[in-house]
Amino acid sequence: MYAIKTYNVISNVGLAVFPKDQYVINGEQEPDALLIRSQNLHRGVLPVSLLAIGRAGAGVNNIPLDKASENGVVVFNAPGANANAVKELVIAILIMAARPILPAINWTKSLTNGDAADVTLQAEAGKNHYRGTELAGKTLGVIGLGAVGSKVADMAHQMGMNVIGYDPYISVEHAWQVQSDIPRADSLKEVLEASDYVTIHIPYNERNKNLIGAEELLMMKKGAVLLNYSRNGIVEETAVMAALNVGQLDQYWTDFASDALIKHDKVVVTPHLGGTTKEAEDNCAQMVATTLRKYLETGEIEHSVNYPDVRMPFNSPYRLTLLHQNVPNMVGRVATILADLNINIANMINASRGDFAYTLIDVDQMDDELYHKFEEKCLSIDEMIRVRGIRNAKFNG
Ligand SMILES: NC(=O)C1=CN([C@@H]2O[C@H](COP(=O)(O)OP(=O)(O)OC[C@H]3O[C@@H](n4cnc5c(N)ncnc54)[C@H](O)[C@@H]3O)[C@@H](O)[C@H]2O)C=CC1
Ligand SMILES: O=C(O)CCC(=O)C(=O)O
Repeated sequence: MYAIKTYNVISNVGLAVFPKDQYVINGEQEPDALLIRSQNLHRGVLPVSLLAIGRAGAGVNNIPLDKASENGVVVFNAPGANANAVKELVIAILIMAARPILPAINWTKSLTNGDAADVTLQAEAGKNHYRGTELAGKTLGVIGLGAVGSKVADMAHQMGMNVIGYDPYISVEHAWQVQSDIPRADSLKEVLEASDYVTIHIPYNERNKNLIGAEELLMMKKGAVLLNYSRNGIVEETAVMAALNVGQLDQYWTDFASDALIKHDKVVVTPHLGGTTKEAEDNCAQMVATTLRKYLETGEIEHSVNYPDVRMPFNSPYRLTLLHQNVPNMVGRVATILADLNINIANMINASRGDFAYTLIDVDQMDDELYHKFEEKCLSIDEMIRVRGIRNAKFNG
């Protein structure tokens, strides 16, 4: 039985991916895998038993990736699975930033002391206080043109906005998803200077920490609007509040609450709602549960953020999986161990990603004693991190 431990609310559609006769969810056993959303794993220790972490979402800044890689824990996310939900919320926020919909609704609800006709009159008389502007013809700068940013850019473009994108690290796949008539800025400065509205869709990491600070806010048009539906650490909070106080920035909309932000008049905070739709929660949980299950049962890696993606059809009765440092001659050393044990290799694949690498070896014969000898010899190699043997369920019985 495999053991899965969950944190946060994980959709049942995702949990249903794990057959009850093979998986225990939140039982007593030490976990083989964690299935999480925003749970902060930096604070605890990773259990020794842990083989994998599945993040039912896009951002992985809540996971200690270096520690996971060094311990041979493969981390998966669900790329793009909640992008439509974030796009729809961001478009709604853009509209609410241009039109004072929330204060107008609250004011209308406050109309009292009159009969029906009086309320109608008051509403008509007061509506000019809630005059807005239109998005069409205004310029939207989109920082990050990945799964979310490319969708936001396209939708805003369809709504008549002049969209300018900025993403110096864009993948080929996402580059194809952005309409060719959406211009790309060559620098952050260019996109900030050009835009009436700026929306950020990039991961939080060391490089992007405080990407938007006092200097960048000064590059923006006076009275511009900033949206942060990515992560709070990307925008320097004190700098943003200072820019709002002097009118350099007109509004700041963010999905990430903090004590200071929620008290500021010109900041509107939603409670991390970007991916909180039924569809997105189902998509994310299903995608990551499927990749977790595949990894546990076949060793194949898909959508990992710390180890290379590796696929190999599992057509032998037994598979050996090896997570190791990316150093020369690992495959040679493992092949020698197998040869010394008189085990024939039926199929093999090796791939690397940065400092780490992964090798899958299919063999036709294996028993517990032989496997233990193999494992012991492999783990005596300094750069070997984790060795696992998987029986092919198709050959059972
Ligand atoms: N509010 C919410 O509930 C949600 C928030 N997010 C956040 O949004 C982020 C983006 O999500 P996705 O679009 O799905 O990820 P993604 O990985 O598909 O796209 C991120 C894009 O940002 C680009 N990028 C990275 N650093 C950059 C920089 N300094 N300047 C410009 N571009 C840069 C990358 O090249 C990539 O194309 C996530 O990492 C997560 O933090 C994602 C989903 C839900
Ligand atoms: O609702 C969630 O699980 C968080 C979504 C999110 O921030 C992400 O996918 O990066």
